[in-house]
Amino acid sequence: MQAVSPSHNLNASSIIRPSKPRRLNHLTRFAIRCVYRSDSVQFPNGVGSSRADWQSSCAILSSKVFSQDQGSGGKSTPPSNSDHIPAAAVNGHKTSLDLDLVPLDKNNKPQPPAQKPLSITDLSPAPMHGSQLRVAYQGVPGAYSEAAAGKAFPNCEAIPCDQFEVAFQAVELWIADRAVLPVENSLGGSIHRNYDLLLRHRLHIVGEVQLPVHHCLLALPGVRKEYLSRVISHPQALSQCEHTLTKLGLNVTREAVDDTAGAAEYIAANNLRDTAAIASARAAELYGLQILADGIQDDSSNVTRFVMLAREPIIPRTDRPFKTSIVFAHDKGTSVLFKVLSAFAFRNISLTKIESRPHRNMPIRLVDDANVGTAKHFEYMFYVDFEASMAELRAQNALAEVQEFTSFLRVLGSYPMDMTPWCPSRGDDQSL
Ligand SMILES: O=C(O)C(=O)C[C@]1(C(=O)O)C=C[C@@H](O)C=C1
Repeated sequence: MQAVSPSHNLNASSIIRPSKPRRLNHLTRFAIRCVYRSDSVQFPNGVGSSRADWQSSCAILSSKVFSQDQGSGGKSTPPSNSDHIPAAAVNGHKTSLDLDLVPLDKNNKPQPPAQKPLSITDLSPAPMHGSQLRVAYQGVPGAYSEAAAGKAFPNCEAIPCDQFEVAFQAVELWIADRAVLPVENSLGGSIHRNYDLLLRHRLHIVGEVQLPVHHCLLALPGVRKEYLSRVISHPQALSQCEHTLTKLGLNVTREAVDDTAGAAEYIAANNLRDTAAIASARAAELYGLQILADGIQDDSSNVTRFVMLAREPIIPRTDRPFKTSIVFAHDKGTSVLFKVLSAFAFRNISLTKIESRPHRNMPIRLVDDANVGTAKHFEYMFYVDFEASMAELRAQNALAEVQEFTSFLRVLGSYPMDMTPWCPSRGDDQSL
């Protein structure tokens, strides 16, 4: 992976040594906001093998989601005038409005990019605009997500974003070609925000990458552990090092910040001698910090799973192990979950992950029983990953059956599994 070029450095006064690309942020977000709508279509009996078949199948499975959109309540909300910012360079890229990447309607409002005509190059793994794939990630250079982007797409141009949601929007609005975002960690568990965003946005999972995460305790040169009164980092990193921090005997408060490398950057920028960051060795190098303790994650096999997101799905295949991710909801009582899972079990399809999130549009179901009163059941969105390709008949049949039990079903993606050999030591990824 290549660093973002110095011409992207919009913060020349920064005392941070490396070129510091400006992150995509919320202001930018307003300018690039858009909402998609897909029309209602029927579920097919099977999924064909051509790209067109597969794309239309994805659209079909996705079609019910809009009315259930967790974020917008199913309503399209065009950006108001106050949402617009003047055309500006964002992280070295002009905003979509300036570049006219998003077509404008007669009132000068951005049209959903779904209406933009696609060319064949848009659908291929190669970038449409030049040689380097632009990959959005959350954080600043030195973040684990940046390393994951480089692992997923070697030689890419990694584009830092200040929020997960901004990374989604960067891809939707053609500022980036792909996004790489964490979804779960072996110690800290699921990154729920990204599950919610997967549902709210219309990107497709086109791959996964697992990154061993090796944390260091970083401070300004000359600072000793005894001087510390505070440790700052991403909440996931704090939770992944919880026990080790206690064992180190530090008398510190723990504070959450946006990302691990951002914590290191903050300490350097503000010359904080009482504060340490949990971040990567690469962050120490980038921001001129020393490593006070190395490998402070509570388990040496600490690993984070990231998903690769794109505007278009990839064609599922059967010549290598594939995984498929779906999300569904049901409105017919708790036994439905059992039936859904059976659809996979009967076909010998292994589930690798199940996650539930509150059903924001319908959080509670009331069940009245004259004898005992009213029970209040929580309603959920269920996310399931299973080990099969959508090109396999058994997976297509399983989903056809699942659809019978569910009120909503969407395929988030069918993509190659990360089969790289497992190596928990830090030697696995020299960039950390
Ligand atoms: O803060 C970072 O460096 C990130 O890339 C984010 C993140 C996360 O969200 O889980 C990624 C990997 C690690 O698990 C810790 C933090």
